[in-house]
Amino acid sequence: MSALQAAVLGSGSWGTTFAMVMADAGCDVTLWGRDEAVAREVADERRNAKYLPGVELPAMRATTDAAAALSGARVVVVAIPSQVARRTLEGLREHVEPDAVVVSLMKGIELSTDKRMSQVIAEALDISLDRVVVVSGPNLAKEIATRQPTATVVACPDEANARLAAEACSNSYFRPYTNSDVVGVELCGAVKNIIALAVGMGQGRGFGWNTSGTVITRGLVEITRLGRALGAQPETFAGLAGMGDLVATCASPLSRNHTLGKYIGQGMTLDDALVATGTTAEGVKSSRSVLELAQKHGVDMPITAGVVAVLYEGMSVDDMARALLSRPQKAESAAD
Ligand SMILES: NC(=O)C1=CN([C@@H]2O[C@H](COP(=O)(O)OP(=O)(O)OC[C@H]3O[C@@H](n4cnc5c(N)ncnc54)[C@H](O)[C@@H]3O)[C@@H](O)[C@H]2O)C=CC1
Ligand SMILES: O=C(CO)COP(=O)(O)O
Repeated sequence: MSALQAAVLGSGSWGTTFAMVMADAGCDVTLWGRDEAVAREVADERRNAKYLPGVELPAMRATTDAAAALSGARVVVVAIPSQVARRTLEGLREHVEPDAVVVSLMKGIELSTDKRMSQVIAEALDISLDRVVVVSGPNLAKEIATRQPTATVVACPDEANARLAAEACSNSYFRPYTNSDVVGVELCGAVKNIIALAVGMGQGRGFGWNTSGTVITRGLVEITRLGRALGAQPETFAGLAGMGDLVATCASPLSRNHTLGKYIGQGMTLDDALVATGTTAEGVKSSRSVLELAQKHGVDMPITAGVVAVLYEGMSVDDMARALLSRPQKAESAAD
């Protein structure tokens, strides 16, 4: 049987790593990116020094020619920053095969529409949501690129398409679990970045593990509350895409969101922190769209509101902590 043909759109850290995961799973992979030098280096030298320094990649094609990358691809993986997904995909729509399954690796919510990435993909490519699969879990690219073991969630309303995507990425170090709760899985991925910003802010300010444990736990409640209001399944939040990814992102210095939050907690301006962090930290922009989404649905998200206030309204981390702790007393509930 011939290998499953796959195209990965986005040659940054996660796109390149996921191309490696699929190549190691036996797929015939082409990586597409806008940077000619990166494409040449991946194809000719099996390296992507800018995003994955020191990593030796398996054999794969790499190109800046989208038509060539997408021609014949049964699985199309999207790994670009959330805020540019719509316009990038609209430009590539004519090249996507009519039977392709499209996989989102993106963990963000679109500003201005407050839509999840599966919704953005379906609209931009004019395809049904049944053909859009979401992959999300504790998946720090730089660990996976050295083939360290991890698992993930592969969610789609169509079970066969979820299974196809899971088979395309299943290998000896990467274990996918299928799920049909796309809303829950996507919200977990987007909101955990905001919670990681908050944890980083506290750590940068000099607060210890009690503060981090509190923010992570109450952060999970906040994600769950939004998810329930939007129709997600409560079990998803205790799973790999929820608790699993919160732990990885909030604890690891490899997380860009956590790192950026730490810089802010140490007193850097947002502009300086963005430059110091370098690559994509989705929570910075998605904090505003998530807060807006929560307000539209009447959901209280105090940590997210605090992150927005610190990033965009000049609130100090000390004042954010004071505001969170001075809220009215209530009984603890893991879901509310
Ligand atoms: N890096 C990680 O560990 C993980 C990242 N993700 C998610 O994957 C998505 C992509 O993130 P990364 O690969 O980490 O970001 P990155 O910053 O490493 O790479 C982003 C890539 O997108 C490209 N890009 C930017 N604007 C573009 C445009 N207009 N058209 C085409 N390409 C464009 C950049 O050139 C770069 O190659 C994000 O939503 C992120 O939250 C999810 C799980 C793990
Ligand atoms: O989503 C991630 C790990 O699962 C990556 O987190 P960062 O985008 O914060 O680096």
